[in-house]
Amino acid sequence: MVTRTPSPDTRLLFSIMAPAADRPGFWGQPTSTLDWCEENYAVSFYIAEFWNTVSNLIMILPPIYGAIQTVRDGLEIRYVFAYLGLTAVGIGSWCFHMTLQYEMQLLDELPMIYSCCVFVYCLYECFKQKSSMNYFPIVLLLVFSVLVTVVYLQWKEPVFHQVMYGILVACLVLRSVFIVTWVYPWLRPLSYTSLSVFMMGFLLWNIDNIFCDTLREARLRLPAVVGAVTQFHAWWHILTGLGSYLHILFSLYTRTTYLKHRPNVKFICGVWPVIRVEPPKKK
Ligand SMILES: CCCCCCCC/C=C\CCCCCCCC(=O)N[C@@H](CO)[C@H](O)/C=C/CCCCCCCCCCCCC
Ligand SMILES: [Ca+2]
Ligand SMILES: [Zn+2]
Repeated sequence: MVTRTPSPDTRLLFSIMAPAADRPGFWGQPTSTLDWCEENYAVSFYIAEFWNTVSNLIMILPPIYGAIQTVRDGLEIRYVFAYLGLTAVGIGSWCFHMTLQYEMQLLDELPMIYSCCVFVYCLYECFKQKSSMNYFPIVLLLVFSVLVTVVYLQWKEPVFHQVMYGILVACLVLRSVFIVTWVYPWLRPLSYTSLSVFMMGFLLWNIDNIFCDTLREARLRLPAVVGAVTQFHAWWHILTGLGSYLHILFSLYTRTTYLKHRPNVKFICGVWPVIRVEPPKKK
C-alpha cells in the first residue's frame, strides 16, 4: 500500500516514484490517498486494479439476495439496511479500485463506517421489543458517523479512517462474545466462524501492505495464475465480505431467536449459507 496526499505536487512526485509494474490507464493519474499493492492497469486498460475490483462481487450479490429474503420473510427493516449497507460498500469499493480516484475512495471508505454503525445498532438492540426504535443509540451512531465524515473530509489521513473502523469492529466483537458466552452459547460456531474469517482477511490485508515489494518481485517471475492468487487485498475483500455476511446471519439469528421466529441456517446449492425463518408458533 502506498499512501499519498492528493495535491498536484505530490501527484507529480508519485508519478516519478511509481513502481515500474504500474501502467497508465483509462481513468488517468490516480488521485486517491491510497494505492494498493496490485499493479495498476496490468490486466485491463479500463480497470486500474482488476483483481481488487472483481473480488467485490462477493460483497455485492449475496447481500442483495439476503435483503430480498428479509423483506419476503417480513423481518425488521434494520436487517435490510444491514444487507444493503454491505452491498453499498462493495459497489463503492468496486468504483474505487476500478478508477483509483479520490472521490471513489470516499465512496468505499465512508460506507464502511455507516454500514458498520447499522451492524452495531442491530447487535446492541437485539434483545428489545419487536419493531421498537431506540433513539439514543441511533443519535449516538449518527453523530459518530457525521463526525468521522467531517474530520476525514478535512484530514485526509487513511489511518484515521482505519482506527475509527477498527473501533466499530471491536464493539461488534465484544458484543458477539457477550451474546455467545452468556445468552445463546449454541451460536458460538456461527459467531466464531464469522470472526475468524474476518480476522484472516485482516491478516492478509497486512501481509499485502507489509510485503508488497516482495510480492511484486515474485509476480514478475511466476506464472500469471500465481499473480492472481497472490493479490491479498482481493482476498481481504473476499474474506471480510464473507465474514461481514456471516456476521449479519449471526445478528439476524440472535434477533429472530429472541423474537421466537425459529430461524434455521440453510445452504443454497449446498454451499452458500442463508437464514430461513418460520413464524412464531401460535399458543
Ligand atoms: C464479529 C465479526 C466482525 C464483523 C465485522 C463486520 C463489519 C462490517 C462492516 C462493513 C463491511 C466492510 C467490509 C470490508 C470492505 C473493505 C473495502 C476496502 O478494502 N476498503 C479499503 C479501500 O479499498 C479501505 O481503505 C480499507 C480499510 C481497512 C481498514 C482495516 C481496519 C481493520 C480493523 C480490524 C480491527 C479488528 C479489531 C478487533 C478487536 C478485537
Ligand atoms: Ca495499485
Ligand atoms: Zn479494497
